[in-house]
This record gives sequence, structure tokens and C-alpha cells, in this order.
Amino acid sequence: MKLQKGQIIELKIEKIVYGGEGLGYYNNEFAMFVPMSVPGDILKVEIISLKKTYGRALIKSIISPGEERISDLNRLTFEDFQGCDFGMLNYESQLKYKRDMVEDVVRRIGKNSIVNIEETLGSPVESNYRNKVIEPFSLNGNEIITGFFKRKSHDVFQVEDNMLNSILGNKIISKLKDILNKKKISVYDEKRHKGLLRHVMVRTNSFNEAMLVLIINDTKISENIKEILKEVMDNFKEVVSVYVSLNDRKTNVALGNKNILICGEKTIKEDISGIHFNISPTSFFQINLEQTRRLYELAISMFENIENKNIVDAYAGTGTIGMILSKKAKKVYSIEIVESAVKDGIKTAKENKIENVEFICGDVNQELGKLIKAEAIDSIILDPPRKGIDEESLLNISKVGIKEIVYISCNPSTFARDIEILEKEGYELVKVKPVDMFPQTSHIEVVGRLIKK
Ligand SMILES: C[S@@+](CC[C@H](N)C(=O)[O-])C[C@H]1O[C@@H](n2cnc3c(N)ncnc32)[C@H](O)[C@@H]1O
Repeated sequence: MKLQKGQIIELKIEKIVYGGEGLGYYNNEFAMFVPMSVPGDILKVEIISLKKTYGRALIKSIISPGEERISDLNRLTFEDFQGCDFGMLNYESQLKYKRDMVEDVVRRIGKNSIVNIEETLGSPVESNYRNKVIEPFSLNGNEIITGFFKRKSHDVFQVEDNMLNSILGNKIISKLKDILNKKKISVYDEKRHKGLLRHVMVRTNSFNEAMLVLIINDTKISENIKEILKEVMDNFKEVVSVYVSLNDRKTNVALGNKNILICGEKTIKEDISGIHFNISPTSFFQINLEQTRRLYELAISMFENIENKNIVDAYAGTGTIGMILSKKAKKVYSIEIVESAVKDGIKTAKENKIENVEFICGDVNQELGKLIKAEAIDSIILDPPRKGIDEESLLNISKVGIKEIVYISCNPSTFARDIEILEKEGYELVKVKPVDMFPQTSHIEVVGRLIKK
């Protein structure tokens, strides 16, 4: 029988593939990918798309659950459980499949069949770990809501007490929504490019403090909006910093170019390794604090010896790794493209009396080549965004013969691609450790050590 979109079929899930979806074969031959499914599941699924050789389907009901499925089946909405596309798996299995995904890309894309992929380092905190929450506004009838975009769409679904967000973040957003609903503020409609409320962002820290950023489609801030934000601040002594971000562009990027402090502090603080870091609204900061401490410790332990070494921290963010390294290294050069992050880093270095870190504000693709030609660099740590590293930068590192590289990546595919380039240049990948920064999701961080042969 020819399959059709909308058809409901029975399917047994065989495995989880890279990207996190389950895979089953209809009639033992036609590949069907199913989000939030678990190997061993026998399911009723509805086909939502069909290609020549494969299709995608959503779970309608579970006939018999796979062994690794969590017992609380009621928690699941089947399509996308609170943005937790691995929320249906028990935690141990999440770690196992994440390791397998890293192995898959290192072997397939990185063409490395030798290196041992270690077990995933699990997170000590499995829920409510996000110290940054950013949610789009939407309307449900007349009610202002915030939440998640449905898969492959811009429709928003609301989640009460989201299980990834910090608990304080959830409370602040909930209060803000109450006030906005009372005041009947308009919500941004991206098709018409009209309406005010675009996103809300809340950063929280380990001192139980919060930064609130309201992102609006406007070029100025009305008194009404200022009053609303002050009311939120009056309700939460934890809120130490309030911003409005003006974003009147037609864009998917949440934060605008102008971020205006309404009240409180310019930055929120966080402590890692006894250093108090400063974080502005637009600066990158790792979202799972407890696991970040372990990630940094692991990455730094992968250097053979940092004492008296000159080290580059490329893609430095607010300078976290570089400043921890600077406790033992001779000198650290931190390269970062976002100006606010560099400013935060310079402020942190000053406040913590760190004098052997030099910040370079610019694009790694240009600045790294210049720096390593000018200075004798012993080692480098790379922590790029998802798209990975420009090939020219990798070739530059190799040309000057830097002996050891520690590479942190939040995207194993681009990590594997870059590793292959470095291996062709005479580097050997000697250690790979997946680190779970994002429990309940299929995202996985990976740290690798490379040495020049
Ligand atoms: C994954 S974050 C890592 C930040 C930092 N190492 C940390 O752990 O907080 C990547 C950083 O690279 C920066 N970035 C992205 N593209 C860049 C480029 N071409 N040159 C320099 N920095 C870049 C981003 O702004 C972000 O701060």
C-alpha cells in the first residue's frame, strides 16, 4: 500500500539517530523518523511528511513503551516536550545516546576510526539548569503568553513551570505576563511587523539574582513600559538589573542593537573558580553553571602543562576559560568578536586583579593569524559557535606549529569536520570526551585534545 501524509500507521522504533530522532522501518523497509521515540517503542504514529526514501511521523499513542522510556508517560506531549527532545529517555540512556552520536560523527565526518570516545560526563543537575531563558511572546486568544516555537514553525506553545528554565526565571516571567495582560500591551506579529512585545530574557546566577530584559519592537521606551518593569522589580528583590532591548528589525535574532539599562546594575555576576565574572545582556555565557565548572576543569586538565606557557583562548566570550588559565599560565590572549563580552572581560580582569590576560576584540579568522605570527604561542584553546572554525584559521595554527590544541565544541558535526582538517595537517586527536551541558535535549558538547605529531 502506498503511504500518505496524515495516515496513521503502527511502527517499532529500532534506534536513535544523529539529531535525536528515533528511526523505525515501516513494513521492514521504509525509513520513518519519529521525534521523541525510544528504541523498542511500539507506536501509533501519524505521517507528517514523505520523501522518496523516508518519512517523518509524530506519535499519536504508545502501544508498548521501550525500556529506556521514562515511566511518567503523562508528562509527554509527544511533539516536543517543553523543548526537551530527549525528555522521554531516562538520564543514563540520554548520556549513552549522546556518546554514540559523537562517535558516529567522529568516525563518519571526521574519518577517524581510532580515537576512543569516552563516556559522556553527566550533569549533576538534570532540570531547571538554564541560567538564561529567552522566550517569544504570542497571543492565545486575547491572552499574552510566552513559550517555545513549535518544531519547524513560529507558532508558540506555552509551558507553565518549564523544566529547563531556572525556577526564579520561570517566576519572573510569569509575573511579567500577569502585569502585561492587565495593561493589555500589544504583541509583535512578525508577518505584519506590528505590535510591541517580542521576547523576554531572564538571566539568573548562583547568588539568586536576576537580570530581566524586555525586547520590544520600537525605537524608544514609553513610560508605561518603564512602569511595568519597575513593578516587576518591586515584586522581586532578586531582580538586580533591568534592560529594554530595542529591536525594530525584521529578524529572527531576538536581542536588538540598542540595550538600554532601566534600573539596577549593568551586568550580572557569576563565580567560577573563585573569579567573579561580569555578564551583559549580549555577552555569551554558558547556560548550565554546575556543568560549566566541570567542563572548564576537564578542558584545562587536557593541557599537558600550562605553567609559564603563552596560551590563546579563541572564541573567549567574557574571558572565562582564559582567566582561569591565567592563574598558572605566563600569558593568555583572549580573542572575542562581541564588544560587550570583551568589555565584561576587561572589567572582570580588573576587579579580580588579573594582569596577564590580553583581550583582542575581533574576528578569530583575522586576529588569530596575526597573533600567532607575532607571538610565540605554546598552546591554544578553541571554543567556537555551532558553525565551527574557518579552515584558514586551522591552517594558520598548523603553519606556526602550535604543539597542542584543546577544542571545545557544542556541535559534534563541525568538530568532526575541523578535526579532519587538523589531522591532515599532522595533528593527532588523542582524547575525546562528550560533556552533557544540556540534559533532556539531544544537544551535546564535546572536548578534544590534539597534539602535533
Ligand atoms: C561557544 S561561545 C564560547 C565562549 C567562552 N569560551 C565560554 O565558555 O563562555 C563562542 C564565542 O565565540 C564568539 N564568536 C563567534 N564568532 C566569532 C569569531 N568569528 N571571532 C571571534 N569570536 C567569535 C561568540 O560571540 C561567543 O562568545
